[in-house]
Amino acid sequence: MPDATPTPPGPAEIPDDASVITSDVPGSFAWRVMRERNPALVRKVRDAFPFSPERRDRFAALLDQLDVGVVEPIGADAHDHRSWQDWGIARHIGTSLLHAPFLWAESYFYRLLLDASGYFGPGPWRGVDPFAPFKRAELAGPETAAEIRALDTLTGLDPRERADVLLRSSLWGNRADLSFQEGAHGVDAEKSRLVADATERFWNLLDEGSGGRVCLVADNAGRELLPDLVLLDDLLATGRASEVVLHVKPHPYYVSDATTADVLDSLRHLCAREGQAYDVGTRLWRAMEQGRLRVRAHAFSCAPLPYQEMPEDLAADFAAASLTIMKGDLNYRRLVGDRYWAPTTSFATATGYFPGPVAALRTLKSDVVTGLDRATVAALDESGPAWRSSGTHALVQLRG
Ligand SMILES: O=P(O)(O)OC[C@H]1O[C@](O)(CO)[C@@H](O)[C@@H]1O
Repeated sequence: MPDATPTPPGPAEIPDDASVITSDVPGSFAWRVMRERNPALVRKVRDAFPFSPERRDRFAALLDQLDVGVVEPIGADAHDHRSWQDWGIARHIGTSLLHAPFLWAESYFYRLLLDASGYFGPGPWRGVDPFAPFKRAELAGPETAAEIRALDTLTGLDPRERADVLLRSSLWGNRADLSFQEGAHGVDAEKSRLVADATERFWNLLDEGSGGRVCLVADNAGRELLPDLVLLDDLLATGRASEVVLHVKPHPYYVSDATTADVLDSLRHLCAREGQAYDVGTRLWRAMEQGRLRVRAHAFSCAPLPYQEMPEDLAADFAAASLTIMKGDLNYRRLVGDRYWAPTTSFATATGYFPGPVAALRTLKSDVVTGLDRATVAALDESGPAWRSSGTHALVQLRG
């Protein structure tokens, strides 16, 4: 019998011509997400609620669709029919999900999953976040509690040291297993895992442009959003920003992506604690009331497209900011384009279209990366392909 286990492509097999990533290479990262991870997620959501027999039939139908893997139209009466037309569904209908761009296919999958759960429907499940049990468990978990307590240990640090810790907490919060607890020492300890580090230029840019608007395009709720909020509070408190805009998803997405409801849960969570957490929470609550912290949930935040194709109103929002901070892996893929870039491709070139200064804070969880120097890539490749997608490495990049 031939071995049925596909071999993931090694570094030498990853094409160098910046082709768009699709999921049709057996064993590749994208293939595993579409063929293994996503069906498992459907079952996990199905089993997390006492769904009715009719709903369970919808999940079974979704599992069948994923197995066959063909893109089907989104009904003409669906609230987002028009959006998906604009986002190019016509090009993919009737073809294999695996042949569509990975970025497009994953987003389409989440849309189908939400629909199967009843999130968009007229029935009783309308608006019920199918990922809420997982998000709640994380927010109430002991690691989150420990991180929040660790905030109180930062009061003795000088302002720049504190700012660095908050930046790193927001960065590693994307991996959701390292955060404030690393304290000032952690900043040094994890330097080796940073494959690109524009921290110095990040602070210089904000110091020079003091008092402007900073946009933060959020990624995950819970243990990532909490340090994001603390960072935004610090930007406001230090005058590095006079106004901050937090972009979240208009509906649940990619399991733990933050929505407005998650922002409110996090704020309430902070306000219900003591010490620094309470101070941060109440300051941000007031900042929201005063319009110095604004939350936006633009439809394009859940679009299956790169930011290069963003609509004008969103581009205008980013253009008005002294800095836009893109959090996480998915936003990185959308920022530079979900392609097999040579890792030495310039980050500035890949983001040249972006309408203003932009920073990426991201742990590496997929095949996409730009802006690395040759020596770094050679050293990383020595260790095998896992550095690209295992979340053990991170980057801070900036195009000023
Ligand atoms: O939460 P993040 O950092 O955006 O990571 C999400 C990542 O997870 C995946 O959906 C699956 O691993 C990637 O495709 C995606 O980039």
